[in-house]
Amino acid sequence: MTVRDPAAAAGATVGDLTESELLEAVLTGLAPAVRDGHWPAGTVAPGDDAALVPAPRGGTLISTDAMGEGTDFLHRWPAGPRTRGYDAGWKAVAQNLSDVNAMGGTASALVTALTLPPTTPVAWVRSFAAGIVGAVRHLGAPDCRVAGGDLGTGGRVHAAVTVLGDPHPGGVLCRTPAAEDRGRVLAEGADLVHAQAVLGGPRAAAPAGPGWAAGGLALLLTDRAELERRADALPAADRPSPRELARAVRAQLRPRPPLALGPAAVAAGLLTLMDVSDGLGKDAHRMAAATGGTGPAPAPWLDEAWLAEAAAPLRRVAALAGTSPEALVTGGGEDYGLLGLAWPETELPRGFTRIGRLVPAGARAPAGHRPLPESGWDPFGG
Ligand SMILES: Nc1ncnc2c1ncn2[C@@H]1O[C@H](COP(=O)(O)OP(=O)(O)OP(=O)(O)O)[C@@H](O)[C@H]1O
Ligand SMILES: Cc1ncc(C[n+]2csc(CCOP(=O)(O)O)c2C)c(N)n1
Ligand SMILES: [Mg+2]
Repeated sequence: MTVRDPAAAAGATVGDLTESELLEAVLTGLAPAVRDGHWPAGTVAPGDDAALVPAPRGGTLISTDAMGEGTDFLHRWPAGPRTRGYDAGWKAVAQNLSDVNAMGGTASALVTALTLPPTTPVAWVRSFAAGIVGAVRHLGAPDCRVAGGDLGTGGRVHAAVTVLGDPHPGGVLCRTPAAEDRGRVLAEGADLVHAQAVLGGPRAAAPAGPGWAAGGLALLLTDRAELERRADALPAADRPSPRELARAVRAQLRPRPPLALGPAAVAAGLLTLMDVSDGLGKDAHRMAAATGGTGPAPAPWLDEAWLAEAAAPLRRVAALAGTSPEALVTGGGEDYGLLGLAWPETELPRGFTRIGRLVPAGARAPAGHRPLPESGWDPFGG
């Protein structure tokens, strides 16, 4: 079948279109973001060999993160739900906006390289473009221009997004404290702080804490019949409600990095910052190792009371997923919250919570805390 009018291509797949027709379908989907992208005189919008975006003096943040069918999402999950084009576009963008946020910056532009099997429905690609626009708008990245991308074909869907960002005028926050703070951190330790979704966001944005995306993943990867068997075997009080199930699945499919809080962390004087993509434990140990440098690494300890509070609402989701809520909180990835260090006397921005301590190597254990295990996601398994 040859479709020469992409607008009439209901039911068409990528293999039915020419590259320029597919590009037109993508650009039509992206039009709202391109239109809203503030392309002042002297800039170049998508459509040329490269886009030209404005940049402040003092550097440009740049990060890239790819998402592949089979390893990062499934079109149809064993539990039944689908990752629709919109979800994939949203998540590919969200995890990149999250990395700029984790430096304390503000995203200024992004490009998307899409690999599509010829059997991909054109409707899926349009929906993907809408998901990009949705994430940029609803996560709160109004200055992020969708500056272009690339289309190619291959065996599986693969989306590589590259994002540029402007640093906060107060500087960037790395995984290691600035030189002038590092000595005190290594001698005295510092508070471990965390921020999840911004409170008071859009209606649908119930804040999901650490572990919810991993809970959603565990459920999505379980066969529907098996989930039903497990639910039947659980006492009624231990069965997750439909609302809890939806919250976990949504946390996995549509993560909501708290984009206002990276810049707020710079303004408040936090010492370090990173986003939690692989798990609280794994990422906290990365920050500890970066802080320790070539010397002995300080150790992250978790406040027992905070852990109990974060784990409690996950109890029934964890029971159905066949794991413990504490394991989800400490080892679950893809929540895209922020993890950082702060002095005990620092007043944290609204949305950040003190969740533990980074303890100098060899120092006494803080009361009411437990060691944070180095648990989390490793795509290579090793
Ligand atoms: N292929 C590569 N070439 C050069 N540098 C890389 C490559 N892959 C990763 N890095 C760098 O290694 C560091 C860690 O990479 P990683 O993808 O784990 O980023 P992250 O921010 O920790 O994770 P996430 O993207 O999930 O937030 C980053 O600074 C990244 O730029
Ligand atoms: C089908 C399927 N299998 C496994 C996972 C879990 N997963 C994929 S990437 C990642 C961490 C962040 O990645 P990165 O560090 O590359 O940004 C996690 C926890 C998934 N989402 N879908
Ligand atoms: Mg990161």
